[in-house]
Amino acid sequence: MSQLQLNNITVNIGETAIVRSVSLLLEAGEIGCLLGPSGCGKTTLLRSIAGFQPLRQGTITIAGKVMSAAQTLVAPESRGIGMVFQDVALFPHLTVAENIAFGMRKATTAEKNQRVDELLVRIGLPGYQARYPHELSGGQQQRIALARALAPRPSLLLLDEPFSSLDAELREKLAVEVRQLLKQEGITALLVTHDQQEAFAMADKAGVMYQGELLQWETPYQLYHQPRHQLVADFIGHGVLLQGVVNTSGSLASPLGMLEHSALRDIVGGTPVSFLVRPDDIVPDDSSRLRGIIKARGFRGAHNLYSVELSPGIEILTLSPSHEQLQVGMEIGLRPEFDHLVVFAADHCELPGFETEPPVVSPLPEAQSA
Ligand SMILES: Nc1ncnc2c1ncn2[C@@H]1O[C@H](COP(=O)(O)OP(=O)(O)OP(=O)(O)O)[C@@H](O)[C@H]1O
Repeated sequence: MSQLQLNNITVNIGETAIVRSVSLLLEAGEIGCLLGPSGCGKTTLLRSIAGFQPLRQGTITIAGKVMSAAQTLVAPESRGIGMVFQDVALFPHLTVAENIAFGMRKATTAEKNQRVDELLVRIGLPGYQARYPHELSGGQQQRIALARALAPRPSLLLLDEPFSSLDAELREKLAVEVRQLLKQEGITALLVTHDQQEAFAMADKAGVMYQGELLQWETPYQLYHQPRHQLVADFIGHGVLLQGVVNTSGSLASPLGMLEHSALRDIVGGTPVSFLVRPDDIVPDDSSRLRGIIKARGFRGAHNLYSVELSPGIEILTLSPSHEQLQVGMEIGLRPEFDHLVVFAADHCELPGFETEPPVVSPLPEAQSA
């Protein structure tokens, strides 16, 4: 049974539809992440699941019970939901143990003590029962806030940018820890974040929202490798979209050369398309006839990310181990090495059938004159 199901929900604030026809599903124990640009409606969606926003249309079902519908709004405190928000609001005058046990209203003292002890071990802070919030670091406070939300064993946990006030290193570490904790506890959770690395580290399912719509809801791997909408391709990971035109024989004339792929034969000749080129699809190779000028270099730890201009206005990205120092301004050779091809039509939606097979790329004479 699914633990959270949104069925075609629309949420209005005033006359404006802030969330539009969103459907998504989380199975029991799954972790979902919502990504998307600022103002796209992520928090509003979370607030409607929590019961703070009524629906204009659709239904929200949690653990098999309809919690929100056009004429139904179960109160937030009756939904069995735990919540963790960006600004940790631990009660300053309560100890760590009292903070964690706060929501366990019906439990006995012995049950509370046992649950507090168990959660403190799980979050790596055993022995912290008697401390006060001001004696804790930001990361420790965030862990306690999480333990407090988990203590009553909610049927769903909602997290809104819970780590955004922490530095990047701690954020990544916590994301991995929190995933382990949620899995141990068997909790179904939905997280809103700006940070793709965090989403990828935590999520079983992830989605990108844009202007109130959920464009895709699949695994992080599918969002990255099989984006079904041009905006998802743009938003997730690094990459560029190159333009090309499919010719009558089903090949794609592009700035990289001529791309051949069996699925291109289904497209009418003359159709303009765009296709996704990730940095890992392009390998520096001095023997290649495809040439470009390095315009920028970014340090990414093990790799450098280079922006390379093929011809005026057309740049692609490539990676190279960071000990190989290629200089800005250098001309280098590039070899396309696609694992699969993601092509979008003019309506920005993916054309099907490109995911499984790599295209064959042969150079175009005009692509060499960069
Ligand atoms: N109470 C409100 N009254 C009017 N408009 C609102 C209200 N709350 C949110 N909005 C609008 O709804 C849209 C979505 O806001 P929301 O906070 O859901 O976005 P978000 O994706 O969570 O953004 P962020 O990532 O910046 O937190 C925004 O355009 C915002 O201005």
